[in-house]
Amino acid sequence: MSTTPLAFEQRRAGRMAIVADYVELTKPKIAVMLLAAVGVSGCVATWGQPDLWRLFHAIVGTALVAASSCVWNQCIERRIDLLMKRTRDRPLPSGRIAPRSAAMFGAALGSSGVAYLAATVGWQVAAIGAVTWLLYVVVYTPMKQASPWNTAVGAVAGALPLLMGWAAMGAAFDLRAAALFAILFFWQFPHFMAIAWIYRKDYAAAGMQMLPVVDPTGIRAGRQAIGAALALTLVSVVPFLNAPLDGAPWCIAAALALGFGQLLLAVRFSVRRDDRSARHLLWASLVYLPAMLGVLLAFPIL
Ligand code: HEM
Ligand SMILES: CC(C)=CCC/C(C)=C/CC/C(C)=C/COP(=O)(O)OP(=O)(O)O
Repeated sequence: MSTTPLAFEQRRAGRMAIVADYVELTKPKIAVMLLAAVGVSGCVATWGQPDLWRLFHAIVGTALVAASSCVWNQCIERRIDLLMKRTRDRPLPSGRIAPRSAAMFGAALGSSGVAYLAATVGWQVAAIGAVTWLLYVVVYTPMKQASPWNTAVGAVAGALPLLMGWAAMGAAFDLRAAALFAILFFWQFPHFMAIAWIYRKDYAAAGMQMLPVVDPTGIRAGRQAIGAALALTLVSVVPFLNAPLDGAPWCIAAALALGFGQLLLAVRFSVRRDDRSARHLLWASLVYLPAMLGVLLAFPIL
């Protein structure tokens, strides 16, 4: 039986669409930013001179474990995601991928990721990866239905991969490692309070206990965004203190400027509590993180 060019093209397009759906399950946009942060963490740990092979292995392994956690998060939430406009067209709620296939895909990614990390950069890094996976999938994901404290738990899961980059370099955990963790931990509150406000109706419809759902005035979300942006600004200078490097004053100035930008937009959101100011805060958070990572990366070179 011969295949017409049209039938061939249709099959190819179908295969591409399936691949795109599996990629979507791994939340690739969040992963890119997270892996950039893991890479920068490895550079900061070694004062800008990482063992590039070890860093490569740490990034690949973290990518696999993080992707697995996102696939399982969506497996667990497939019915809830159907209730929200933002998520109802995802591959699982829309029925384009079967839950069983996704679960198997996630299990394969996760087990190969943990094994890869253990084989290449050591069991400690693999263990942090496994703990982060459990925190995100087993604690955070169900907790979204139970308490607005879920965001704090999600923020620990979001920041822990930095310690994977650090540990992969064989560096001891010190004040600078704690500061990097704290930067990513606090960053997530303005980032997510803005998102939770924008999608508050979606979250309420799905029974998610986000702060703007339990307090629809947005006062508590605004306060949390301000408090975290303030803490973020303070901890962001710590990596540059007590370092015998010429660039320290420039980096401190840049970190403070970026932090004050976040703080200003968090205050504006807290005062106005409207979608426009929330969108500006979300946008600013997505500019802040790569910019701050750039400052951390530039520090040993300046
Ligand atoms: C408590 C922790 C976090 C929560 C609840 C959260 C939630 C979300 C949500 C719901 C979106 C989609 C917004 C939209 O569709 O308009 C988003 C976007 C984004 N997040 Fe987060 N996030 C968290 C932590 C992180 C972390 C740790 C990173 C990476 C370091 C990150 C990076 C991003 C990026 C790059 C986007 C924009 C890409 C997109 O539109 O999908 N987030 N976040
Ligand atoms: C190594 C490893 C396991 C890393 C995991 C890192 C990771 C993906 C952290 C997630 C951060 C986070 C809470 C995202 C929002 O999820 P959400 O479920 O609230 O987002 P959604 O509503 O869009 O699904």
